[in-house]
Amino acid sequence: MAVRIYSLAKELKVDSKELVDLCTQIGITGKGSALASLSEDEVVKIQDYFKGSGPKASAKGGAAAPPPPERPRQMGNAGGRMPVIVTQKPSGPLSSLRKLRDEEQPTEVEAEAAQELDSALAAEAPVAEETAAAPPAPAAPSAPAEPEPPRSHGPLAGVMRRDDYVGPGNMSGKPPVFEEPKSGNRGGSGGKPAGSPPPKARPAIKLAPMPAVEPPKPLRGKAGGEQVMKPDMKLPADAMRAGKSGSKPLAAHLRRHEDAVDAAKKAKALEEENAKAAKRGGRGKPMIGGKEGEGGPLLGGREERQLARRRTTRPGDEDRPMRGPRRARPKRRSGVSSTVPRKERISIQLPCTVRELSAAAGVPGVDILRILMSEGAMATLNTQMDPDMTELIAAELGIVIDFKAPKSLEDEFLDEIRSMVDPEESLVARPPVITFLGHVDHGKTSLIDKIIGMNVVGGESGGITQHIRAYQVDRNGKRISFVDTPGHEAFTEMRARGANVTDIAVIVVAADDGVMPQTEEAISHARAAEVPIVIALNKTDLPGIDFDKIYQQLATNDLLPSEWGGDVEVVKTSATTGAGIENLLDTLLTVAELHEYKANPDREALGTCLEAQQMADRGVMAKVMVQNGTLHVGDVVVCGDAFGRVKSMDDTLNSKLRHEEALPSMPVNIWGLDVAPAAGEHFYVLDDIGLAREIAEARAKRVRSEFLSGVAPTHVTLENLFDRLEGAVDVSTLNIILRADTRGSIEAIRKELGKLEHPEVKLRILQAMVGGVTEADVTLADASDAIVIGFNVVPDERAKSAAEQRGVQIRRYEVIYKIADDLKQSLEGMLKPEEREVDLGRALVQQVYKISRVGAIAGCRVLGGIIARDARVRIIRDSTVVGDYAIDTLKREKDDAKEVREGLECGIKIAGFNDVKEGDLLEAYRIEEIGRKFDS
Ligand SMILES: Nc1nc2c(ncn2[C@@H]2O[C@H](COP(=O)(O)OP(=O)(O)OP(=O)(O)O)[C@@H](O)[C@H]2O)c(=O)[nH]1
Repeated sequence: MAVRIYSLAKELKVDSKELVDLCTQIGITGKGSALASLSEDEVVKIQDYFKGSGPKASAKGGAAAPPPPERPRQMGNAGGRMPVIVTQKPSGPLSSLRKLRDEEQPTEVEAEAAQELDSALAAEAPVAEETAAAPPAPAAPSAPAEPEPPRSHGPLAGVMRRDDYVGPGNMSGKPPVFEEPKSGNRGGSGGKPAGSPPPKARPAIKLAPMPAVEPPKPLRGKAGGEQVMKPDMKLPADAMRAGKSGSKPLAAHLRRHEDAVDAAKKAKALEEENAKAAKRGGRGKPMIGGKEGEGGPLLGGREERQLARRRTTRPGDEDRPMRGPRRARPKRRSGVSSTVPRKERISIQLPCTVRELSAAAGVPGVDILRILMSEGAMATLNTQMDPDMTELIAAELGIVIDFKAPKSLEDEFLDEIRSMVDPEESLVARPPVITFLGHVDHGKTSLIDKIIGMNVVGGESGGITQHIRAYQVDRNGKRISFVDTPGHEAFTEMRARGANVTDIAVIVVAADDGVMPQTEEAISHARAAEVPIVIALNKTDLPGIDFDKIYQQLATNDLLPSEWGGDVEVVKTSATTGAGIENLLDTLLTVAELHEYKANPDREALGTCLEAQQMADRGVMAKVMVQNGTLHVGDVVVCGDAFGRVKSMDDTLNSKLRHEEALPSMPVNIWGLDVAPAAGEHFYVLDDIGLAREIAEARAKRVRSEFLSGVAPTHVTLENLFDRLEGAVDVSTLNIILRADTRGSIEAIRKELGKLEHPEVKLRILQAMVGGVTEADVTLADASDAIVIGFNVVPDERAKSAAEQRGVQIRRYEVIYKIADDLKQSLEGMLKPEEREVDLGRALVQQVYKISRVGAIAGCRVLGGIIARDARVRIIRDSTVVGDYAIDTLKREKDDAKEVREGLECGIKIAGFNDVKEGDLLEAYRIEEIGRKFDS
């Protein structure tokens, strides 16, 4: 199992940074960070180093038996240790390729890569003239007596490309022209000194010196004459098209093609030299494909063994060309996408592997490998590709590609922590966290004041809450935590950052004012946060209160009071007299009991920063809410771009009171972070200060670059809805914030939208209010990934710029049915499309041409309908379907064809299938995705 460096460092009691350095020293490469994973062998190597006489081991007295941790902790199932994260630190996706290039000798990886690629291609190409075309160049024939050049072992050594292809209609075309890669240093990268940094944007090019090759012998005709029977192959059609458009790699490709003539000359010269060497009795080029004793040169031990392996034929294979050992591998795995329809547009996260790209695009992996090979990059299905290479491949395949942002270190870490499940037995009840929301001056702060018995309102400038406050109080032995926010925007801001610290929302409504616009907003915000709502009907000490009117207003906002038979608790309070406060606390505790809020106090803490500030004398003070686990003085904490060791913890009510630990749901002021984190940032505890620094720095860097690039985050829009939903099947709710000119309009719109019902998708109106679109609406939309709809109203300037900044879509309408139509269309886009098979046509295989390194080409005549390039074909032999594959290449005469019509001849290369036979029937079909309709 892979182990993270920092985990091992912790086990060995060494600094993880030092361990990273040590890895390089002892030859474990590619470990640039403490988050990098180590294989079992690498772990053993490091442990051996520590067991031995390494400087670290002797300095620390060995690490064989590290002392027990200072404080036993539990991290979910991890048995008291931070879990091992198996995700890989994103390293340069082409680094493996570059590594292959930079290494002097072929490594195991290289050999494996070579083998896999070779196998993938070979499975496609059990070909007649393989013997002439593909020796893996075990010895450099041009210099038989000298040691082999370092890069001569790659399977690409000896790879030749056909430069042309003649379809069945032109079977007596020119003999194939082979292209020889320039020996030594193609692309200029092979001559770089080892260790010099690889060029950034270009793919690493695997170089292989060219072995001496015989020009291919033309196939003999049936009569045994020298008639040319096999068609030439030209460059892949995509490559030709892209080359014309001027893409650089393809220009290189074409240049190489022009070099083929030189290469052929060179090959001839090499051959002559080789023949001379053979005559001299030296170690010549192994004879491949010839019969034993047919005058081949004497072979050395290795060559002899290789040759012997090549001569091994399977029963029934006598007539087939001899195969190398690699071709005897079982099934190739490159058909990963054989059942996925080919896509025109894909969205993929980088770095991605060949296999992932193949699966996402519905293109056979071998096609991608072939493109990589044509660029000189040797790869396997598991090779990671960088954005440039991925884009290049997408262009070659004619696919539009959108990149998803890669996961940050922090995301990786958070994901890991979030995915940790606390064992049921470790969970204990925790105090509920209550947030007070409501219209300005309705008495939120006064109520909390009354509850905790202090007077904060008096101390606030202008009597308006300026800061987030958080307190914990004791109620008959049960604790309750309160959060007092300056307004619902602050509450929603926090949600927008993914931080929802609230368990229960108390909406404070002043009895003399009733439900005000901001009360409605607060209700929407609480509802969007999906937390239970309790109404505190405050200022009931005032005279002339019309309770029925307020209950009616609440009911209009879908909050039917329990007194009226609904499920919303309305508690009448007075912050001035204290009436109803006890009742409010009891109600809150009852709701909390119903919801059974639980946490595991025995794990490392995680929570949210509510507020932070830099104090001139003591450094950074952060007010945090512990949401799970227990935070201790001395813990290493990372919070957004801040990190540090907790030096001390103060009580939030009494700053002179120090805490040694903070349990779940406890707000506490912590000291010791290097900078003030933003409100709403998650904090979590790590064991390693070096790792905390690394994560914080990575975060700071990301935030800075996002700020500089000015890229707004993308939220849902009616247009991108469909794209966003691709691959995120579980997302089936479209959130709406509605603003309209009158209540009547809102009702009419609600009614229209109510008709858009479907079991698979849902429309959720988070907020429906009269008036123009405000900044608060945008904040809510931002936090809830919603679309703002304005009916006969406009957004104000602040709302407009906030929407721009946050990437929130505001759509304006003047006709109700248009809203319904647009939303209907969007919801239809959310329905998973139906896949339907469309029959295209049939073709009869009249002749099969086997071409080295390309595979079998079926020379066909279209019997009916059409054969299309992007179709799949069922191969029917003796009335039985023997396979179902995608078409790789479709040619008409010499040219690539998009489709070939009835009665015409064409050449078809079937992706991943070379066993096509004369007389086979190819039935072409296409899988079409049909968008579903709401009423279907
Ligand atoms: N009569 C009466 N006045 C109250 C009551 N509760 C609060 N007030 C008064 O209402 C005013 C506003 O109270 P706050 O607690 O500051 O209201 P708030 O909702 O926290 O206001 P913001 O901090 O601006 O959001 C103050 O002058 C309070 O004295 C009450 O129950 N009865």
